[in-house]
Amino acid sequence: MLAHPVRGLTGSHVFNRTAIRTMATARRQAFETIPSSPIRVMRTVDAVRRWRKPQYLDHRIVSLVPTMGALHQGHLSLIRSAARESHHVVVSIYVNPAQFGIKEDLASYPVTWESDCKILAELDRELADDGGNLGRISAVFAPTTPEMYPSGFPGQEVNSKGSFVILTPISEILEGRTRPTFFRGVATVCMKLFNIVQPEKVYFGQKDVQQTVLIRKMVKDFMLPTEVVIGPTIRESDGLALSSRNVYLGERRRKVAPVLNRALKAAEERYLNGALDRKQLLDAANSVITGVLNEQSALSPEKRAIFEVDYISLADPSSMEELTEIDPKKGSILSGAIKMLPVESPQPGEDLGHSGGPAVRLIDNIILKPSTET
Ligand SMILES: Nc1ncnc2c1ncn2[C@@H]1O[C@H](COP(=O)(O)OP(=O)(O)OP(=O)(O)O)[C@@H](O)[C@H]1O
Ligand SMILES: CC(C)(CO)[C@@H](O)C(=O)[O-]
Ligand code: BAL
Repeated sequence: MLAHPVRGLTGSHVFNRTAIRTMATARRQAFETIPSSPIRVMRTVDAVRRWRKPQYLDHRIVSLVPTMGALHQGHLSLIRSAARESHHVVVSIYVNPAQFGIKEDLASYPVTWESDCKILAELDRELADDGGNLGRISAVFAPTTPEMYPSGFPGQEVNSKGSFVILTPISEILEGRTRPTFFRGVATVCMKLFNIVQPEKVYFGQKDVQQTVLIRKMVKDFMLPTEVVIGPTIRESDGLALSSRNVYLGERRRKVAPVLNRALKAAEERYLNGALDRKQLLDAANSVITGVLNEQSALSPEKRAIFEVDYISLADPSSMEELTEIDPKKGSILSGAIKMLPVESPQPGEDLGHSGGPAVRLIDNIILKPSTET
């Protein structure tokens, strides 16, 4: 819905109240909104700046929830938290090409603008009805790539030249080892989003735990005036972490996908029973993985779903560097990544998932909290 401002009225001699009211209404409506909602859609840096300025003057708390769209309950839980604690929630929807490697799934990444808008409009009504919120969803920022990269898009290659925000060594380990441009892309786009929206608070999900450590570090090291809030991982009933990429899985691989969460939970159980040693904890996780892989391998090609393990990690909570033993005063981050391979021998009519079911990278983690006795 795009309402245009009324032009030419100022030339009229009959400048009565109705005309003034019409002009005021037109000015108020001179922006795009999500249908059946008051949520503004802002597509340019300039539009955000114009909207943002009066919020400073009114001492309103503005928060930002950065997303790549294809919204699910994980995103909605972050938006709900933001609305409880701020007067205005801005949700950004932007599939940032710079964080995708050249061989990654940028071309097939789910883009679901219409349903995202419906989901946001519905959530906004829920937020309005709930007296416990400070604010609602005020705006969606949905820029284009030329808007976000005003000097031209630098490219997705590892050796691309351009203006980047790079944090090392955090960007080089774990996810960064397999996705060498990923955290450069994330830090760069988040710095841009923070500079555009100037949020008092930013909300990120624990599902992408290394991303949360990176963002906290960026905010600290570049003295950004924003508070980083991390929301819990929202899961399906069988433990699979919600992720926009789950749509790629299809039925056969979806059944096997909770293996990563089960493996991490087995290691967590050992920690909760007092184990601190890396080998003891990771053995528990690896034995779940080996068990499921053996089960799947024993099935015929038209029934099985095979995956590869990228890493299972036990890392320091602030640097994400690997630990040999957990310091119970600090705790640890237990995380993992697996690659679900495309199914073998697809069956006629089989649900293979979005885009024909390409390989899907799944990540998950559990925070091993410091023990309170020490
Ligand atoms: N299951 C979840 N629970 C809580 N937060 C989540 C969950 N999934 C994603 N988020 C958070 O939502 C924000 C936007 O993430 P994004 O749009 O990439 O969705 P995603 O589901 O992580 O997609 P992808 O499949 O690409 O990883 C990030 O801060 C991310 O950590
Ligand atoms: C933070 C983010 C929106 C940056 O593009 C993305 O990495 C994501 O969705 O987690
Ligand atoms: N949620 C992380 C975004 C990505 O994998 O590109």
